[in-house]
Amino acid sequence: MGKLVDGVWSDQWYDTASTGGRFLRTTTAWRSWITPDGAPGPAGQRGFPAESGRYHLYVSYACPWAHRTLVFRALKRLEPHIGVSVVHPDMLSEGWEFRTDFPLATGDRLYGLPYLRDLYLRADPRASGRVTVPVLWDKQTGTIVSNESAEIIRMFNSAFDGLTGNRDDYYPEPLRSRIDALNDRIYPAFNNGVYRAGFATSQAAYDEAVAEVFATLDWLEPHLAANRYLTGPRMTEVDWRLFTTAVRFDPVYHTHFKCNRAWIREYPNLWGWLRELYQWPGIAETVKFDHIVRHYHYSHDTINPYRILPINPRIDWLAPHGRERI
Ligand SMILES: N[C@@H](CCC(=O)N[C@@H](CS)C(=O)NCC(=O)O)C(=O)O
Repeated sequence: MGKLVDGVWSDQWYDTASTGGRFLRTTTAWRSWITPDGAPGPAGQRGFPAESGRYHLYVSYACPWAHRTLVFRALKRLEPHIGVSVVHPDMLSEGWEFRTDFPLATGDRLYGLPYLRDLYLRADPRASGRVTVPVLWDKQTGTIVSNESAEIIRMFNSAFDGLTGNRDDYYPEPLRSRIDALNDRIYPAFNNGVYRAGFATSQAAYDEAVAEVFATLDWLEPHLAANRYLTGPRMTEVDWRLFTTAVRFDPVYHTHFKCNRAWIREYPNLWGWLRELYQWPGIAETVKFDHIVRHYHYSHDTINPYRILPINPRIDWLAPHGRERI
């Protein structure tokens, strides 16, 4: 794994030495927006118009952030309008690669490039920073619209409604402040918390992160006993943002990232909520456990240097969830 420095690839792992063993996620560089008519984004960002067939999504099936964008592409029926390329699950010294020697790894469907970094360099030959998925690409101007999943799902939620006729709203006006508050709580402690636990290189950093992971689950369990979804009776964006981390928890984070005080399956309400989302129409097709298990165990030399894939628990994702009773 590495990053670009002024257009040149440099193979380096995350620096935790300067932060007492703590993993700090860097902020995302490409932040334009797709809007119905190309008007600027909500904070004045450069706007791109919603058009069928113009944009392409680069994802890894392993990555929880990229997974959010696949979920919203499915929920909002954007499949006929936005194509997808899937990287190989192994992220090694060259970063994400477009190798196709793994089931459902598609290669770069647009340009046949070997590495994801080459796409970043196509957008900016002097690009600097981490080369991450997801990437939302504009074929017309040959550039990256956004590589920030939290913002890509907001665009998908509404920008293409005029084209698809799908007006389902996962960020409805009356619930926005509640959704924002839940995201602000769940993202650092849980979505990023599992990474902070897994990538910690000091006991103190790990202890701090893993405590926040389980404090979040301990708070969510009674909350989901009283509420079918996180904000109440209506499923919203915050459910889906929690989902992509929760679905990886028992198969990977529990063991590989040492988040092993409990399994999600030991929390009856959370586990029922998770199965309901997994069973939601179109969603199971976005979850590829072979990519997930392979990526984490192959790509993190510092955690699993021999690249041994564990046997993994048997999980019945299709068991009835029983959430209708709430
Ligand atoms: N802020 C980004 C984070 C994306 C991200 O960190 N993706 C990981 C994969 S799970 C990645 O590509 N990492 C490569 C790297 O850090 O070099 C988002 O949510 O879209």
